Amino acid sequence: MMIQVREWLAQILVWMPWLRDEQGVLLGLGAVVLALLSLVAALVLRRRRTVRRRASQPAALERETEPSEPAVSPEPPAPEPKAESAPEAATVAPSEVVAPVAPVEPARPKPAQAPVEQAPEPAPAPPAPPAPTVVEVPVEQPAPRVSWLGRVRAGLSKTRAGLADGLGALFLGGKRLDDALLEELETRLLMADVGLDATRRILDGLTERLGRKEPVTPEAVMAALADDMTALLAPSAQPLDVTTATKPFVILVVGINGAGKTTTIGKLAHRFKSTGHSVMLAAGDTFRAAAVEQLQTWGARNDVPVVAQHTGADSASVIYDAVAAGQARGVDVVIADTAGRLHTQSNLMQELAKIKRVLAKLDPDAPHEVLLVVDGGTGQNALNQAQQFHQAVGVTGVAITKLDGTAKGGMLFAIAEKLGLPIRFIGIGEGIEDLQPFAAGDFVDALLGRNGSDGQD
Ligand SMILES: Nc1nc2c(ncn2[C@@H]2O[C@H](COP(=O)(O)OP(=O)(O)OP(=O)(O)O)[C@@H](O)[C@H]2O)c(=O)[nH]1
Repeated sequence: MMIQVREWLAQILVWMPWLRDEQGVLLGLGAVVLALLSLVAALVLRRRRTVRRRASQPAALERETEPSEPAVSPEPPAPEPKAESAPEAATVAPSEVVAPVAPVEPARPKPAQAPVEQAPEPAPAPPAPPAPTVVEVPVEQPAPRVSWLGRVRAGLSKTRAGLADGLGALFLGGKRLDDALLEELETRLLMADVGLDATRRILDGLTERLGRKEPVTPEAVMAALADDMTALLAPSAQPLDVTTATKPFVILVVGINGAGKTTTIGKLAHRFKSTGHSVMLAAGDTFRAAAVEQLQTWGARNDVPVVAQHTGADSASVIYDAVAAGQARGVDVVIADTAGRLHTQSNLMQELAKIKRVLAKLDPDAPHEVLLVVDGGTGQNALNQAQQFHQAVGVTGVAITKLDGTAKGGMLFAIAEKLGLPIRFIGIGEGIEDLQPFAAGDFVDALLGRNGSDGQD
């Protein structure tokens, strides 16, 4: 160690030879002291300048210091709301579809509980969609009932268009029920095939109620018209009651070709089944080749048995077999189809009389209903048919079909006025549910477009 120190000193003396005498040493020390003093002075001056600058610019300094703080604390309040709303959503989502709304509001009240870990909770939002609208099935339920009335109204729209559209406007401005207005009304009623006699009855009733001297309002005219029309139809609105002491209740369905017999039977089967009755069908139209298949199709649609034989078989025999089978099985209602025929074909009308005779052997009261099906589009002709069929086989009820496709729906008034036969059903379409028990008030309201009867609910 000593040797090393000696070597360093020797080395220094080699680099600085002037240190070998006393004067040189003093000079060297003086230089070192001078250098140190200058260094100290420089530091003091620098310090003073710094202090002066700070004193003159405090605001700037503050601004300079601020930004450093946020960088340290990563602002916890921001994540808080998310952390809170997330758990809420998680509880709502499983039960309700409405989840998207819930998370937003509760975010405010409680602040600091949940830490940032909760943030990755976007997961609860997706579970909401799966449950969605399936629950809305029940909403469909009321719709058919409501739209059924709408369909009746819509079905009568063609007749209503000619009969009642714009009728109220004729009486605007306090007019009296004068000849011109009565004539206009008469024309409309006749065009709708209400028939001459029924039209007279309706107009007589109207003038009697309202008088011809006092001004009338459209509302009063429509109300009086509705009352008279309903009064004319009401006696014919007799619903078919299929309860009997001995089962089955037998319905013999008759009418001209293409009136809608087979279709009406299909709709009736549906209606009776849906009211809890057991039903059996008899394919008594053995004349038309496709008639048996057509009835079997309706039987399959309604899931009811159909008794049938080959084309050309004896109609009375088929219907007899069906009623016998119905008795054996305790069926509630047997509905028998028959071939279409014109009321002028007396031999075919005799066939219907034979069917009645044969059935009486099984049940003296059978058939319990001879239901005449008439095509509403045939207007006043339907009246002739009804009269002829009634004379030949004793019709006990009428079903009027295809009212949806005609402007001659007024023929019901003629049938009611002339025959006084019960009108059991009206058909307003080809669908299985497009058959409605006849109700006088509803029918008239639908015809006149009253009580919202404009085809829309
Ligand atoms: N638009 C409409 N069509 C109907 C209605 N009822 C029946 N029809 C149609 O009228 C046509 C004839 O109906 P069918 O039931 O075959 O008549 P049918 O009296 O049995 O005929 P035949 O066996 O030939 O005597 C078919 O196209 C039915 O879909 C109804 O209320 N409205």
